[in-house]
Amino acid sequence: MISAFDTATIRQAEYDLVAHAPLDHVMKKAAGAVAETCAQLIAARDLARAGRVVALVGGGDNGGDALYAVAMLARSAIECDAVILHAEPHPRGCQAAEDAGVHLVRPDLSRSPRAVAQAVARTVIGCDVIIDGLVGTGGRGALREPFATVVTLVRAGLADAGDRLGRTRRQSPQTGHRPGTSERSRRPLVVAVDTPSGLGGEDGSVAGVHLPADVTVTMGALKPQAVLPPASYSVGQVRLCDLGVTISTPERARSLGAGDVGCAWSVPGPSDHKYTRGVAQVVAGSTEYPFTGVMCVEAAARTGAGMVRYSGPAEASLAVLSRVPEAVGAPGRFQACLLGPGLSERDDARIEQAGELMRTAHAANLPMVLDAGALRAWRRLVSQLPGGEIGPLAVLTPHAGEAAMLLTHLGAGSQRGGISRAEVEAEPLRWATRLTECTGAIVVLKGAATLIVAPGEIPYVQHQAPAWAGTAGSGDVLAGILVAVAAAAQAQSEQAGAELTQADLARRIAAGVWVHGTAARLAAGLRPDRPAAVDALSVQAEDVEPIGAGAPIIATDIIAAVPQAIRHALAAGPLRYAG
Ligand SMILES: NC(=O)C1=CN([C@@H]2O[C@H](COP(=O)(O)OP(=O)(O)OC[C@H]3O[C@@H](n4cnc5c(N)ncnc54)[C@H](O)[C@@H]3O)[C@@H](O)[C@H]2O)[C@@H](O)CC1
Ligand SMILES: Nc1ncnc2c1ncn2[C@@H]1O[C@H](COP(=O)(O)OP(=O)(O)O)[C@@H](O)[C@H]1O
Ligand SMILES: [K+]
Repeated sequence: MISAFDTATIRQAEYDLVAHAPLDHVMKKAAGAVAETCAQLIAARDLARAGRVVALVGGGDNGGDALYAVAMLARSAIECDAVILHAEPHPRGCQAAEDAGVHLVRPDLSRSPRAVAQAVARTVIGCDVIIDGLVGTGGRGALREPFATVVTLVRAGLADAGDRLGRTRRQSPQTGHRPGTSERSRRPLVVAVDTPSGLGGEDGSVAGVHLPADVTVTMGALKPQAVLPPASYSVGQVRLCDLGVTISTPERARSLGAGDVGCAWSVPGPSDHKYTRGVAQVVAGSTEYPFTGVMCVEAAARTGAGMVRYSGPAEASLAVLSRVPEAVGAPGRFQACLLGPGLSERDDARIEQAGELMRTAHAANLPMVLDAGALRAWRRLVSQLPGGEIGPLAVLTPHAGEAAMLLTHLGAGSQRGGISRAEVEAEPLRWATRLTECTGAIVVLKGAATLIVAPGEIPYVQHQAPAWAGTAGSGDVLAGILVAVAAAAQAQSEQAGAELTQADLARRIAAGVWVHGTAARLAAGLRPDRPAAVDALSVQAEDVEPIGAGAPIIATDIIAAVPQAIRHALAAGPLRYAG
């Protein structure tokens, strides 16, 4: 499990640590992790020269970390510049850098932000690594000048460098020259100290310009922006420098890893059979989208449901049964249901069928997954339930657009009207939490990073899926996986004679989201693990996954890889005991 904590909590813990340590001892440890990362990244470039690093230095301890880091790198014969962008940089860090032979660049800070930024841009040209030590956990609000302009110009330069390299490669196929690793990575890499400068929102929101990193070396513990979207989309690979701080307050967010999923997963034993493993009932497809059910049913079956029952349009039943002959068309007992994929509001017969199953599930307190069409038909479906309450074992799986629609419908926005998709994308945790509060349900807000939020629980955030997973039908596959997970959870509770709790269901749903993302990784040709954070001192440069790694996939590829993803989780999980 990876945990992220509020910045203020981490700062307090670090403060206590620093107060009992020799002067700058903790800072040097942090700087050591930054320097180690830079040295690794340069070594991986396979250069004929020693490599060059430029540190962007602000006025606080974040800049101090960067200065000590370049001092260490310069002592190992790497060429280093430090651009001092504050009138009062960390004095001992500056001295250490100067003593080690770092070239200190001091732009005239009384000049315009653009002039300062151009001085920075000139220094950065041709370097291998940029260390971002402008602002860390002491940052407040959006970046001020000249940092904002510096960051804007550096970003533009990095994007241009990437483009130029791409053009060079495209224009010279006749030479037969294949670019090696060093040429591919000619763009300078950005290593953020503690956090990319400009990212500081405790809920993952982003205010203003910031400098996205290839690697973030974070100190003590993960800050919210390391895991919460959209900020987490700019941190690159997160390396944690363990300073030895202990934090006892609850986390701001959690991410399950393979081992946690292995623990949460229901595995059949000798006394199990199809009914004790969980029967999933799927209502999917309509006259408009007849074949959606195929993907949901197959995904549920491959996830390990003991049985999958299917109801949908007559023309789809044949398609479902020819793809998954194991599916059962007859109605009967079930432990969890999935309502909504491919469901059209115009298909009254199907909505009626979904409503009936919803009432059955609700009366028996069974989990139900509501996706797509069931979210659009919220009013019609939920108004039929006693008290108009969906219940704690409901799992809503909207993408940002559907979440916006539902929030608007529930009147959760401000007085000026509805919520837009863009607003949800800008503050996904805020709006997923709001949706959970309005409905009492578990909300799975889908995106590159998917949030799993239940009322009063610490949110889960799972960011396994590569962007290739954003393909038509991928959400149907997820819905199928989740109904199988929910059915297994319910079946297991029934066996134990206990009630399935919302917290337990939320954790298992997060495990299902992990499986979906990991299956997408495997389908795209990536290795299964994309850990939310790694140990700064034990990871290798090759472990940095470049943006765009992998290959296109279709939703059915994800289904095919589900068993392999589960196998990976179980192998990382506990050795189970038969007693
Ligand atoms: N406090 C500690 O015990 C430790 C701190 N460490 C490092 O120190 C950092 C925190 O240091 P500080 O508390 O000095 O804070 P920072 O260095 O993060 O930020 C403070 C500086 O940034 C400026 N600033 C704040 N908001 C700004 C904005 N929006 N635009 C432009 N400038 C802005 C301030 O005027 C000040 O100069 C951590 O992120 C980490 O890198 C590490 O060395 C580990 C130990
Ligand atoms: N950029 C992305 N990176 C990773 N996963 C993504 C990305 N975009 C979408 N996804 C995932 O793909 C799935 C898409 O679901 P959805 O939008 O319901 O699509 P559909 O209705 O076509 O099935 C979700 O699980 C979502 O988390
Ligand atoms: K920084």
